[in-house]
Amino acid sequence: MPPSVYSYPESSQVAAALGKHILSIQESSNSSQPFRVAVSGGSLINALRKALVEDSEIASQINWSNWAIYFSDERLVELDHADSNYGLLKRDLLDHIKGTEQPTVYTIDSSLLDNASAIAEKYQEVLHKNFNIKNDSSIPIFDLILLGCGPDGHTCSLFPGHSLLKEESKSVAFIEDSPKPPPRRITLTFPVVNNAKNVVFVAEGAGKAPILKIIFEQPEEGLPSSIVNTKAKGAVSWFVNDPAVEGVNVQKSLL
Ligand SMILES: O=C(O)[C@H](O)[C@@H](O)[C@H](O)[C@H](O)COP(=O)(O)O
Repeated sequence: MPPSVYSYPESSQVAAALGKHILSIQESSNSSQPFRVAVSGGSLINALRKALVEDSEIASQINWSNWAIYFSDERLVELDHADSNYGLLKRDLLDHIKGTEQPTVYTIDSSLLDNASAIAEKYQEVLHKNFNIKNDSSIPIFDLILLGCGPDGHTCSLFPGHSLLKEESKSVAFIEDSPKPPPRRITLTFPVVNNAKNVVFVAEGAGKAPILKIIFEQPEEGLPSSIVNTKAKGAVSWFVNDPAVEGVNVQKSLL
């Protein structure tokens, strides 16, 4: 299935559509088990706050206590460090949720910060336990993976040309030479991202247009975001503002 692209003039409209889309995925998921979501860092978190917390109609229908939130990628720093994706999620989203309901959030084990490999292994262990995966050849199936897209076409901490793009067996991998600082991170791998029921990208601003042009028009370049567009088994949707797809040959969908 080709990706759906939802594009709007204003950022507020992007957030409104994003909220509706996420709500419909929550509603159609099996409510007898946790709603399993992975989030990235970057501007995505602000968009999520606007979509899921500040929009009161959507906010009243988000069943936070059933949400299990994992990280699509996380930087190997203390959880209260300015670079932590968990820290960003907490400051810019979790702390704004009204009422007492909170999601369960699975952070990295920061007692292992010196050992990137051990952190990734531990995160994978938690993931596999929670997804009831008994043998390591099975791959977790997220209900929803929420992603950003970097100016080089990276997504998660899967960077163009990096050997991690070829990872086929692990669900979680570590990287110590990320071209985007900080260099030490963990990331979900393509087998997991491409196995999700739904993948949603959020990309806004004219600065994204040149890379979105390559992602959508030259998938043969093999940029990480193109790999998701072409290989994901589930539904892939992009929520963008018009400047981000200015001059990009994409079929726009309406929501
Ligand atoms: O840990 C990270 O560095 C982020 O998760 C990163 O992968 C981000 O999602 C993209 O760089 C897009 O970021 P923007 O949406 O802020 O451009």
